[in-house]
Amino acid sequence: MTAIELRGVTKRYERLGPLRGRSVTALHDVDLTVRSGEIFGFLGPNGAGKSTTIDLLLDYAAPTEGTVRVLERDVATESAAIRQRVGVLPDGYGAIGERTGREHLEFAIDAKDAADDPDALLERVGMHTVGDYPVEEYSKGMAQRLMLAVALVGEPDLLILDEPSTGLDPNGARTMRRIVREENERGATVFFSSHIMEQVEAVCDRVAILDGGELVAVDTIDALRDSAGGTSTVTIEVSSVPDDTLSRVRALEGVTGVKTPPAESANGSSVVVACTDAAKAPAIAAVHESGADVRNVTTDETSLEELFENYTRGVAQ
Ligand SMILES: Nc1ncnc2c1ncn2[C@@H]1O[C@H](COP(=O)(O)OP(=O)(O)OP(=O)(O)O)[C@@H](O)[C@H]1O
Repeated sequence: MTAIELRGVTKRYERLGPLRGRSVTALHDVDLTVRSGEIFGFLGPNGAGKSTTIDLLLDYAAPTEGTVRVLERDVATESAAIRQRVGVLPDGYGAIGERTGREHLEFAIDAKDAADDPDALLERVGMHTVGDYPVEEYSKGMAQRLMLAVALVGEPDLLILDEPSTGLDPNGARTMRRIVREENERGATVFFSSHIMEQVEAVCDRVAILDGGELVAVDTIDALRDSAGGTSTVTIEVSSVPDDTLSRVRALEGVTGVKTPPAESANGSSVVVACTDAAKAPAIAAVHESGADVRNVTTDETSLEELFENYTRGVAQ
């Protein structure tokens, strides 16, 4: 089953203001498949085309070329049926007006013909104490939590979350991660865009990186690390460092740096190796073979933030 399928999707907008008459290509020939049951992270610099993609998934905008399918239905002809099975947390649209948070939820439950208990949903997003307040009194983070509760109405098959952590405090961000996992365990596919790499790294099965309207990477974070020839820092704790240990490690292919930090304690030292992922095991073996007593090994891998930097070029023009 596929949850989302874009084939040959190009989206051009006509420019406004002084650049009227020219167009901007927000997406260029994008092919993307998100499988049912995945937690899928959608990344890219400002202006890369993330919100445009989400607008196409929800039929808020139509592609200039190509086809968009959601839950195996064509968005161009079946968007009403799709919306019944999709939960959306839009970017930057807070709830407005005098209605209370609970009333907003009741409206969403009616619209989806769902059977949810609004109080249970408010509780889930940590809003049970303020459900009776008019939403215009809500802070940014409270409005974001309410919009998440609205997205959860009707146990959707697919959750589309555009920058879900916007405005959330650390507790809210943790609640968000927990809910994403719970929804996924229930069987929902989760597709979310984010600039917060830790969030993405913590919950996503796969990610896509968009840059200037083109997909530049789609894979698991581990596979992106491998294909980027990612470097790791390996810290090998030893009782002492024999004379030739550093030269043995330095001679290995893939090793770009070796050092022993100064001021080690009397009961141990360490060898810190910067190397490719493939050189990790040979480096540990070389330390061992030099006669050092290896006590512990820890590895710091390339972060998603570093990968993102490698794949992208900054704000789209
Ligand atoms: N309605 C519009 N009219 C004209 N150009 C638009 C419109 N919406 C988006 N664009 C342009 O399309 C490109 C992609 O914008 P989009 O909002 O999809 O990026 P994004 O990846 O969501 O960025 P951000 O991370 O800043 O939210 C940008 O160059 C933007 O200026």
